[in-house]
Amino acid sequence: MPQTVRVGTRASVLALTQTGHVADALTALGAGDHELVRVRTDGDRLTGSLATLGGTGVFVTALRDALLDGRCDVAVHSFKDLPTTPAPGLVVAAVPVRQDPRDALCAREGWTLATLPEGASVGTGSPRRAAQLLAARPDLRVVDIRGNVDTRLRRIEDDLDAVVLAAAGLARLDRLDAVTEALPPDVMTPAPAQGALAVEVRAEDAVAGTPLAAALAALDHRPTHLAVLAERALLNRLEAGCAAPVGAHARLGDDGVLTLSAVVLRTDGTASLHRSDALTLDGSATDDAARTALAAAGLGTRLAETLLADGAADLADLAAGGRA
Ligand SMILES: NCc1[nH]cc(CCC(=O)O)c1CC(=O)O
Repeated sequence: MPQTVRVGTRASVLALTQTGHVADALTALGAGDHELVRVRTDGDRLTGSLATLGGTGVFVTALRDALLDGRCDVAVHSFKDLPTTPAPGLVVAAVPVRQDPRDALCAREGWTLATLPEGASVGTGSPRRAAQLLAARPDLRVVDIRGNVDTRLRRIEDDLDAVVLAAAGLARLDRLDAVTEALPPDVMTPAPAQGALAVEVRAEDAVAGTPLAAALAALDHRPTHLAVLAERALLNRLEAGCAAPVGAHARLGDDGVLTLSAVVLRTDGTASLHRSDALTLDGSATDDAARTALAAAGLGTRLAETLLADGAADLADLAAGGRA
């Protein structure tokens, strides 16, 4: 009889929803029964601006501690909230299929980025989104907001003309009705790993031979995992903090070509560097998971080095927000 798998989650509706999906999938894939264990994080308790919370790890540290203490066996994170520095003793054992990595404009009156009235107010707490909004529409008034998805959407009824949120979060909360435009990645490059989940376990629990390890391996979606590895290797090589105005979007095509596009912006949107690169993952590389993963990460590292050579660090405060 396999033991009940204890799956740790933050208490927010978004976290409960996405963790519930992953837990159900693990059970369906033969991991055994599961129970959800609620873990409170500093990110849920504190209400200051994200930039003042001190590092990228606010939503993550408490869940990782619960894994390491043995209070839970599996933790589900929004991958983009995970620090690029790995936690000793833990591994990301599965990256489920990513649905939509894009950012979504949610505006009054059905407005799109092109049709928002002159000087319209748009809420976002993300310097990456703010810079790209201003690059496309310098007339907009970007307003710093935070809070959960519902709180942010309510601002459209209260005092703002629009907000920008990740489409994936809206989809998981069944709030795609609020979207007036899914922003194309070449206009609004998503955050590295946006829309993807990271399923983290203690390293020994990812080793093949148990029902949980087998279920995690089956849940892992290779094309998503490789794309996210490339996006995050770029972020890591840039030594970027959580508030750095950096976007990255990778995709593995059916032809085995992994393409990565990235942008670094001046915070006010008046200057930006767009670069992209690609890599064919074929032959021996695709047969060997570890080699393929290294190749994908290498693509991200190389593109980051191109961006740095072309002046990314002069354009943006890459360390903004701090690293965990
Ligand atoms: N920044 C917070 C955050 N972290 C993960 C998501 C949901 C989308 C995802 O999984 O990338 C969100 C909300 C948002 O950015 O709109």
